[in-house]
Amino acid sequence: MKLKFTKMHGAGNDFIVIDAIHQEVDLSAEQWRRLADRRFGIGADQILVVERPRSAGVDFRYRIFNSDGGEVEQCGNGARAFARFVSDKGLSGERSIRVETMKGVIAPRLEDDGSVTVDMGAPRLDPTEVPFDSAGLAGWLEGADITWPLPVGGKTVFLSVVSMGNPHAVQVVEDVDSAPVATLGPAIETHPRFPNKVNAGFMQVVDRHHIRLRVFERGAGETLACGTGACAAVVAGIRRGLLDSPVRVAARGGELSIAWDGPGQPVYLSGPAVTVFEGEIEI
Ligand SMILES: N[C@H](CCC[C@H](N)C(=O)O)C(=O)O
Repeated sequence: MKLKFTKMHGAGNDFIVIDAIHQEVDLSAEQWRRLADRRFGIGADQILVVERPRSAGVDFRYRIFNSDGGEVEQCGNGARAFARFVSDKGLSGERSIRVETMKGVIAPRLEDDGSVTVDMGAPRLDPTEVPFDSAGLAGWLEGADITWPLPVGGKTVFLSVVSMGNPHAVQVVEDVDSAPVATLGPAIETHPRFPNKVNAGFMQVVDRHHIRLRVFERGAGETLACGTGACAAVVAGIRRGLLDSPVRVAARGGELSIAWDGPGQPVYLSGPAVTVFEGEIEI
Protein backbone atom coordinates (compact mmCIF):
# COMPACT_ATOMS: atom_id res chain seq x y z
CA MET A 1 0.00 0.00 0.00
CA LYS A 2 1.09 3.60 -0.68
CA LEU A 3 1.45 5.77 2.39
CA LYS A 4 1.83 9.57 2.44
CA PHE A 5 3.98 10.86 5.31
CA THR A 6 5.68 13.99 6.63
CA LYS A 7 9.15 13.88 8.22
CA MET A 8 9.48 16.22 11.23
CA HIS A 9 11.59 16.78 14.33
CA GLY A 10 11.41 18.50 17.70
CA ALA A 11 14.93 19.45 18.92
CA GLY A 12 16.40 16.60 16.85
CA ASN A 13 13.98 13.91 18.11
CA ASP A 14 12.69 12.85 14.71
CA PHE A 15 9.32 11.58 13.56
CA ILE A 16 7.36 10.18 10.67
CA VAL A 17 3.89 11.77 10.87
CA ILE A 18 0.97 10.03 9.16
CA ASP A 19 -2.57 11.32 8.50
CA ALA A 20 -4.76 8.29 9.24
CA ILE A 21 -7.94 10.35 8.79
CA HIS A 22 -7.57 10.64 5.01
CA GLN A 23 -5.73 7.36 4.41
CA GLU A 24 -6.24 3.80 5.62
CA VAL A 25 -3.43 2.89 8.04
CA ASP A 26 -3.34 -0.62 9.47
CA LEU A 27 0.26 -1.74 9.86
CA SER A 28 1.95 -4.56 11.77
CA ALA A 29 4.74 -3.99 14.30
CA GLU A 30 7.17 -5.21 11.63
CA GLN A 31 5.87 -2.60 9.17
CA TRP A 32 6.18 0.20 11.78
CA ARG A 33 9.73 -1.02 12.44
CA ARG A 34 10.57 -0.99 8.73
CA LEU A 35 9.22 2.57 8.27
CA ALA A 36 11.40 3.77 11.17
CA ASP A 37 14.50 1.89 9.98
CA ARG A 38 17.23 4.37 9.02
CA ARG A 39 18.55 2.12 6.23
CA PHE A 40 15.67 0.02 4.97
CA GLY A 41 12.96 2.61 5.54
CA ILE A 42 12.42 6.35 6.05
CA GLY A 43 14.13 6.47 9.48
CA ALA A 44 12.81 8.02 12.70
CA ASP A 45 12.82 7.70 16.49
CA GLN A 46 9.01 7.48 16.58
CA ILE A 47 6.03 7.32 14.21
CA LEU A 48 3.08 9.62 15.04
CA VAL A 49 -0.40 8.76 13.74
CA VAL A 50 -3.21 11.33 13.47
CA GLU A 51 -6.70 9.83 13.96
CA ARG A 52 -10.20 11.05 14.56
CA PRO A 53 -11.01 11.29 18.30
CA ARG A 54 -12.74 8.45 20.14
CA SER A 55 -13.92 10.58 23.08
CA ALA A 56 -16.02 13.72 23.28
CA GLY A 57 -14.33 17.04 23.96
CA VAL A 58 -11.10 16.23 22.14
CA ASP A 59 -10.05 17.14 18.60
CA PHE A 60 -7.80 14.23 17.61
CA ARG A 61 -6.48 10.84 18.72
CA TYR A 62 -2.66 10.68 18.79
CA ARG A 63 -0.97 7.28 18.50
CA ILE A 64 2.78 6.81 19.00
CA PHE A 65 5.01 3.94 17.87
CA ASN A 66 8.67 3.65 18.89
CA SER A 67 11.22 2.67 16.25
CA ASP A 68 11.13 -0.88 17.69
CA GLY A 69 7.49 -1.08 16.51
CA GLY A 70 5.91 -0.93 19.97
CA GLU A 71 2.97 1.41 20.65
CA VAL A 72 3.47 3.69 23.66
CA GLU A 73 1.50 6.07 25.86
CA GLN A 74 3.06 9.48 25.31
CA CYS A 75 5.60 11.53 23.34
CA GLY A 76 6.18 15.17 24.26
CA ASN A 77 8.34 16.31 21.34
CA GLY A 78 5.91 14.44 19.11
CA ALA A 79 2.97 16.39 20.54
CA ARG A 80 4.51 19.63 19.23
CA ALA A 81 5.09 18.10 15.78
CA PHE A 82 1.52 16.75 15.86
CA ALA A 83 0.11 20.24 16.48
CA ARG A 84 2.24 21.79 13.72
CA PHE A 85 1.21 19.00 11.30
CA VAL A 86 -2.57 19.27 11.83
CA SER A 87 -2.34 23.05 11.48
CA ASP A 88 -0.18 22.99 8.32
CA LYS A 89 -2.40 20.30 6.76
CA GLY A 90 -5.55 22.28 7.51
CA LEU A 91 -6.91 19.48 9.73
CA SER A 92 -7.47 22.12 12.41
CA GLY A 93 -7.86 25.89 12.24
CA GLU A 94 -7.31 26.28 15.98
CA ARG A 95 -4.07 27.36 17.66
CA SER A 96 -4.89 25.25 20.71
CA ILE A 97 -6.13 21.67 20.36
CA ARG A 98 -6.96 18.83 22.72
CA VAL A 99 -5.51 15.44 21.86
CA GLU A 100 -6.20 12.04 23.40
CA THR A 101 -3.40 9.52 23.81
CA MET A 102 -3.26 6.05 25.37
CA LYS A 103 -2.84 7.70 28.76
CA GLY A 104 -4.89 10.86 28.97
CA VAL A 105 -5.50 14.14 27.14
CA ILE A 106 -2.78 16.71 26.33
CA ALA A 107 -3.21 20.22 24.93
CA PRO A 108 -0.65 21.67 22.49
CA ARG A 109 -0.78 25.39 21.59
CA LEU A 110 0.93 27.05 18.60
CA GLU A 111 2.87 30.14 19.77
CA ASP A 112 3.43 33.34 17.75
CA ASP A 113 7.19 32.70 17.60
CA GLY A 114 6.68 29.33 15.86
CA SER A 115 7.31 27.25 18.97
CA VAL A 116 4.68 25.01 20.54
CA THR A 117 3.71 24.77 24.23
CA VAL A 118 2.06 21.57 25.44
CA ASP A 119 0.03 21.03 28.62
CA MET A 120 1.33 17.50 29.24
CA GLY A 121 -1.00 16.86 32.18
CA ALA A 122 0.11 16.19 35.74
CA PRO A 123 2.98 13.76 36.44
CA ARG A 124 2.16 10.51 38.25
CA LEU A 125 4.51 10.33 41.24
CA ASP A 126 3.51 7.04 42.88
CA PRO A 127 6.05 4.34 41.90
CA THR A 128 3.21 1.87 41.33
CA GLU A 129 1.86 4.16 38.58
CA VAL A 130 5.18 4.30 36.71
CA PRO A 131 5.18 1.26 37.14
CA PHE A 132 8.25 0.54 39.28
CA ASP A 133 8.56 -2.43 41.65
CA SER A 134 10.17 -0.96 44.78
CA ALA A 135 9.58 -4.11 46.91
CA GLY A 136 12.51 -4.70 49.28
CA LEU A 137 14.26 -1.45 48.31
CA ALA A 138 14.93 1.21 50.98
CA GLY A 139 14.19 4.51 49.27
CA TRP A 140 16.17 7.63 50.18
CA LEU A 141 14.15 10.76 50.98
CA GLU A 142 15.60 13.69 49.01
CA GLY A 143 13.49 16.78 49.62
CA ALA A 144 9.98 15.70 48.61
CA ASP A 145 11.31 12.96 46.34
CA ILE A 146 12.27 9.38 47.06
CA THR A 147 15.30 8.10 45.16
CA TRP A 148 15.64 4.35 44.77
CA PRO A 149 19.10 2.74 45.07
CA LEU A 150 19.19 0.32 42.16
CA PRO A 151 22.10 -2.08 41.62
CA VAL A 152 22.51 -2.05 37.83
CA GLY A 153 25.43 -2.43 35.42
CA GLY A 154 27.80 -3.26 38.28
CA LYS A 155 27.07 -0.08 40.25
CA THR A 156 24.28 1.37 42.40
CA VAL A 157 22.41 4.30 40.86
CA PHE A 158 19.90 6.51 42.69
CA LEU A 159 16.79 6.84 40.52
CA SER A 160 13.78 9.13 40.69
CA VAL A 161 10.80 7.45 39.03
CA VAL A 162 8.09 9.53 37.33
CA SER A 163 5.31 8.80 34.84
CA MET A 164 4.22 11.33 32.22
CA GLY A 165 1.87 8.65 30.97
CA ASN A 166 5.04 6.85 29.91
CA PRO A 167 7.66 5.61 32.41
CA HIS A 168 10.85 7.52 33.33
CA ALA A 169 13.81 6.81 35.62
CA VAL A 170 16.02 9.87 36.17
CA GLN A 171 19.44 10.11 37.81
CA VAL A 172 21.66 13.11 38.52
CA VAL A 173 25.17 12.94 37.02
CA GLU A 174 28.16 15.28 37.30
CA ASP A 175 28.64 15.56 33.52
CA VAL A 176 26.22 14.28 30.86
CA ASP A 177 28.96 14.12 28.22
CA SER A 178 30.87 11.46 30.17
CA ALA A 179 27.78 9.69 31.59
CA PRO A 180 27.67 5.96 30.64
CA VAL A 181 24.42 6.40 28.66
CA ALA A 182 25.25 3.73 26.08
CA THR A 183 25.82 1.00 28.69
CA LEU A 184 23.75 2.04 31.71
CA GLY A 185 20.86 3.26 29.54
CA PRO A 186 19.86 -0.14 28.14
CA ALA A 187 20.54 -1.85 31.48
CA ILE A 188 18.05 0.49 33.20
CA GLU A 189 15.59 0.39 30.27
CA THR A 190 15.21 -3.38 30.59
CA HIS A 191 15.64 -3.72 34.38
CA PRO A 192 13.08 -6.23 35.78
CA ARG A 193 11.85 -3.70 38.36
CA PHE A 194 10.28 -1.81 35.40
CA PRO A 195 7.66 -4.30 34.13
CA ASN A 196 6.83 -2.04 31.14
CA LYS A 197 10.53 -1.10 30.67
CA VAL A 198 11.52 2.55 31.16
CA ASN A 199 13.11 5.65 29.59
CA ALA A 200 16.45 6.31 31.36
CA GLY A 201 17.33 9.98 31.95
CA PHE A 202 20.77 11.39 32.87
CA MET A 203 20.48 14.93 34.24
CA GLN A 204 23.32 17.41 34.96
CA VAL A 205 22.22 20.40 37.08
CA VAL A 206 23.84 23.59 35.70
CA ASP A 207 21.91 25.95 38.00
CA ARG A 208 18.45 26.07 39.58
CA HIS A 209 16.85 27.06 36.25
CA HIS A 210 19.04 25.11 33.82
CA ILE A 211 19.91 21.44 33.26
CA ARG A 212 21.66 19.38 30.58
CA LEU A 213 19.91 16.11 29.77
CA ARG A 214 20.52 12.90 27.86
CA VAL A 215 17.86 10.17 27.62
CA PHE A 216 18.22 6.55 26.57
CA GLU A 217 14.65 6.05 25.35
CA ARG A 218 12.62 2.88 25.77
CA GLY A 219 12.19 1.28 22.35
CA ALA A 220 14.36 3.80 20.50
CA GLY A 221 17.78 4.13 22.16
CA GLU A 222 19.45 7.47 22.88
CA THR A 223 17.65 10.30 21.08
CA LEU A 224 18.83 13.89 20.57
CA ALA A 225 15.98 15.09 22.80
CA CYS A 226 13.12 13.56 24.81
CA GLY A 227 10.15 15.77 25.69
CA THR A 228 8.56 13.59 28.37
CA GLY A 229 12.09 12.88 29.61
CA ALA A 230 12.64 16.61 30.04
CA CYS A 231 9.33 16.85 31.94
CA ALA A 232 10.27 13.92 34.20
CA ALA A 233 13.77 15.26 34.88
CA VAL A 234 12.50 18.71 35.87
CA VAL A 235 9.74 17.24 38.07
CA ALA A 236 12.34 15.05 39.81
CA GLY A 237 14.78 17.97 40.16
CA ILE A 238 12.14 20.28 41.64
CA ARG A 239 10.98 17.57 44.07
CA ARG A 240 14.61 16.92 45.11
CA GLY A 241 14.97 20.65 45.86
CA LEU A 242 17.59 21.10 43.09
CA LEU A 243 15.55 23.14 40.59
CA ASP A 244 13.00 25.97 40.43
CA SER A 245 10.39 26.34 37.67
CA PRO A 246 10.78 27.26 34.82
CA VAL A 247 13.79 25.21 33.74
CA ARG A 248 15.77 25.37 30.50
CA VAL A 249 16.62 21.86 29.35
CA ALA A 250 19.65 21.63 27.06
CA ALA A 251 19.38 18.42 25.04
CA ARG A 252 21.92 17.35 22.41
CA GLY A 253 19.54 18.31 19.60
CA GLY A 254 18.24 21.61 20.95
CA GLU A 255 16.66 23.41 23.89
CA LEU A 256 13.33 22.76 25.61
CA SER A 257 11.63 24.71 28.40
CA ILE A 258 9.65 23.09 31.22
CA ALA A 259 7.36 24.70 33.79
CA TRP A 260 5.67 22.94 36.70
CA ASP A 261 3.98 24.39 39.80
CA GLY A 262 3.94 21.20 41.88
CA PRO A 263 2.03 17.98 42.52
CA GLY A 264 -1.37 17.78 40.83
CA GLN A 265 -0.40 20.59 38.47
CA PRO A 266 0.24 20.11 34.73
CA VAL A 267 3.76 20.11 33.32
CA TYR A 268 4.20 22.56 30.42
CA LEU A 269 6.68 21.63 27.69
CA SER A 270 7.75 24.27 25.17
CA GLY A 271 10.03 23.90 22.17
CA PRO A 272 10.40 23.72 18.39
CA ALA A 273 8.43 21.69 15.83
CA VAL A 274 10.03 21.52 12.38
CA THR A 275 8.86 20.00 9.08
CA VAL A 276 11.78 18.54 7.09
CA PHE A 277 10.16 16.92 4.01
CA GLU A 278 7.06 15.20 2.66
CA GLY A 279 6.99 11.86 0.92
CA GLU A 280 5.14 8.75 -0.15
CA ILE A 281 6.30 5.19 0.44
CA GLU A 282 5.15 1.74 -0.68
CA ILE A 283 4.81 -0.40 2.48
N1 LIG B 1 10.44 6.30 23.99
C1 LIG B 1 9.27 6.81 24.71
C2 LIG B 1 8.26 7.44 23.71
C3 LIG B 1 8.79 8.71 23.06
C4 LIG B 1 9.10 9.78 24.06
C5 LIG B 1 9.96 10.96 23.57
N2 LIG B 1 10.41 10.92 22.22
C6 LIG B 1 9.31 12.29 23.93
O1 LIG B 1 9.55 13.29 23.24
O2 LIG B 1 8.57 12.32 24.96
C7 LIG B 1 8.60 5.65 25.48
O3 LIG B 1 8.76 4.50 25.08
O4 LIG B 1 7.90 5.95 26.46
